[in-house]
Order: sequence, then C-alpha cells, then structure tokens
Amino acid sequence: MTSVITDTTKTRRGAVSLRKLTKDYAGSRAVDGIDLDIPAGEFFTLLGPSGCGKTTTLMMLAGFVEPSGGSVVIDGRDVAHVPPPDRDIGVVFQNYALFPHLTVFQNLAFPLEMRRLGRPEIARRVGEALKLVRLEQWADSYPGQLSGGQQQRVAVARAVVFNPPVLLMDEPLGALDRKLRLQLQLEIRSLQRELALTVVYVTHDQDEAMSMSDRVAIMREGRIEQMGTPAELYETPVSVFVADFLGDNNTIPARAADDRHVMVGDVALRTPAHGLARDADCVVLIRPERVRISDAPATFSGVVHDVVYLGSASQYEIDVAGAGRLRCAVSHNGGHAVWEPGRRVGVELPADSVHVMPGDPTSKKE
Ligand SMILES: Nc1ncnc2c1ncn2[C@@H]1O[C@H](COP(=O)(O)OP(=O)(O)OP(=O)(O)O)[C@@H](O)[C@H]1O
Repeated sequence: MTSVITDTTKTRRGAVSLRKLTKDYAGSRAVDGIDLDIPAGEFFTLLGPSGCGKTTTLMMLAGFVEPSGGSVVIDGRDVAHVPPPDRDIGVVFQNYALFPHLTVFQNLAFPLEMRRLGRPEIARRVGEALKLVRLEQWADSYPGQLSGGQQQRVAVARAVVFNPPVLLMDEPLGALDRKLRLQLQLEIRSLQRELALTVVYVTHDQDEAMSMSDRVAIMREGRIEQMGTPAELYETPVSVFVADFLGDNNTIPARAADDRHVMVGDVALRTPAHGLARDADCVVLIRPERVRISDAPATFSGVVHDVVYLGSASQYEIDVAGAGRLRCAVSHNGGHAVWEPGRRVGVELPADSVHVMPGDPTSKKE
C-alpha cells in the first residue's frame, strides 16, 4: 500500500515567502520588515538571541499573530490574514501542547476529525504517522504515560498527520536533555527529508541550527542580519555580531593601513582587501582554530597564558603584543606539542582566515 503522506508531498508544495513582514507592539517594533524566500523542501532556521523576533516571525507565519504590515505567501497565496487552520501548516512548540485527556491515537486523530475525514482514513493516517515516529505501540497510552522525548515525537506526528507542506517548529527540543536533543535532531531531519517538508525552525542554539539546517537566518532586533548556509555564515560573517553568534571567535582591535594591510599594534597584518578608509578603526576577526602557533619566529610574538586540554584539541590563551589575549585551538592529530604557560611562541593570523570589518568589538552573543 502506498503512503498518503509521502505520495502527495512529491508535488513539492511548501514554498514560503515573507515580504516586508512587520509587527509592532505598543510602540516597539518586534519584527522589522523581513523579506525571505524559502523554497519548498528546505530546512530553514531562524537563529538569534532572546527577544530578536524569531517567535513573532514564526507566529505570523502560523497565523497566531496578526502582522502589522507585509505579507506571508505560501505557494503563491497570500495568507497573512487567513486563520491558522486554513493555512495548511503544522506547528510544534517547545511544550508539547498535547491534549492530556486524549490518548496518543486520539491526539493524532484530532486534526483529521477537524478536517472531517472518515474513520477508516483517520485510522490509516494516524497509523502511518505513528510509524514515522516509531510509536505504534503507544497508540492507546495517554501523554502523561510517555517520556518527554516520546511526547515531543507525538507532537511532531500530530503536526504532520494531515499532510501539511510546511512544518513550523519553535524551540521543539528546548525542554529535553542534551543526548535526547541530539537524537531527536537526527529524527526530525530524516522525517523532514522523507516527507519533503519545508521546515521553518526557531532556535537560539547555534549548534542545533548549524547541524540541522540547509540555510540559517541570523536575526537581530527584528531584522535579518545575515542569511546563508551554515558554512557561509561561519566562514564569511558580515558582522561581528554574526561571527560572535556562530562559534568562538577572536576579535582584535585594529586600524586600516592600505588596501592590503591593517595595523595590529605596531604590526602590519596582511589581509584581503577591505575597502576601509586609511586610519579607520576596524576589527580583525579570526576563529581560534585558524590561529597558528609554533616555536619559530612569526608575524606576532606571544606568551602562553593558559592551556586547557579538551581531548581532541588543546585550547590556548596567548598574550600577543598589540593584539591582546587570543584563543587558539590546536587539534591533536596523533601526538601534540604542549606549550606550557609562560612559554614564548610565534603566532600567525593567516590572511585567508581573517575577516576585517568596521564594527563594535564589544558586541557579544547573549
Ligand atoms: N505579545 C507581546 N506583547 C508585547 N511585546 C511582545 C509580545 N510578544 C513579543 N513581544 C516583544 O517582541 C520582541 C520579540 O519577541 P520574540 O518572542 O519574537 O523574540 P524571540 O527571538 O523569539 O525571543 P526568545 O528566544 O526569548 O523566545 C521582544 O522584545 C518581546 O518583548
């Protein structure tokens, strides 16, 4: 027997577009004119610090929050003012939101009854959805009899049981412990691929965003600061905010010299062209794993302040003249050299690993 759920998704429904989407709350702007195109079948994540407008954006997509302006278009249809049940969108929240007095089967049947499907069809679809999340044997249990992870799998099954092309998820794994979270990340990703769903996912956890998403939008104060694949965001951040939000980062105050150099203290550091005015204040960004240290003389000279053994790598803190205290991660490929605190080392900041930008070096992720 062919699956109703997988059959109909082959048509690739689920393209989502937001145009100048805005939400004002009593004089303050929570979402500030967001433009976004998410192709059908993409796993797209809104990532950002608390209060940046992720949930408000998602709720406008779902229809639970009325936009102050702009449009929400799904497969060419503007749904900005269409009630939630008529949008054909599945939603999963952090706090499962299952009906405690209904069995797992009845929870899943609910959205199908709302859509007035017949009993045999409901039984078939609920069976398929439970199979997808491997909970067939729990059909007659109540949510309170299930673990947190199982309850969230029921919530996911309930959100896809009526075969929506778009699934919205707001911090769905936030209440679970780390091990379970990693397992459910994999399960959600494989379910998304199997059903060819468009997923719009909200999280403030950068690792979760990086490991699950095709593309990520980093939000800041109601706007999208940068959008791209996880690798694009990590490798070529457009701002200190993005670089700080995704992964660890050294932020070094500098001054523009010419098109190919910036001054870090007294040292002229070669960098890619950056187009800053001569003598302009700027910052040099470099990831800890890109900082090179050695016993040989190098562009910079530093003294090891501290070293932490992390198993696969050692993390050094090095006081570098003119650059301040830098973090440097040295991975252990087989053996590894250990530089003790107090040891003088040569430090290189390779030109292909640094980003130079105007910016506020005090900007830190929350
Ligand atoms: N119902 C509301 N009434 C007034 N202000 C609101 C309301 N909902 C959200 N806000 C405000 O809008 C801004 C964005 O909130 P939102 O919940 O979308 O952020 P978020 O990025 O999802 O944060 P978090 O990760 O903490 O959930 C915040 O300043 C918040 O205080």
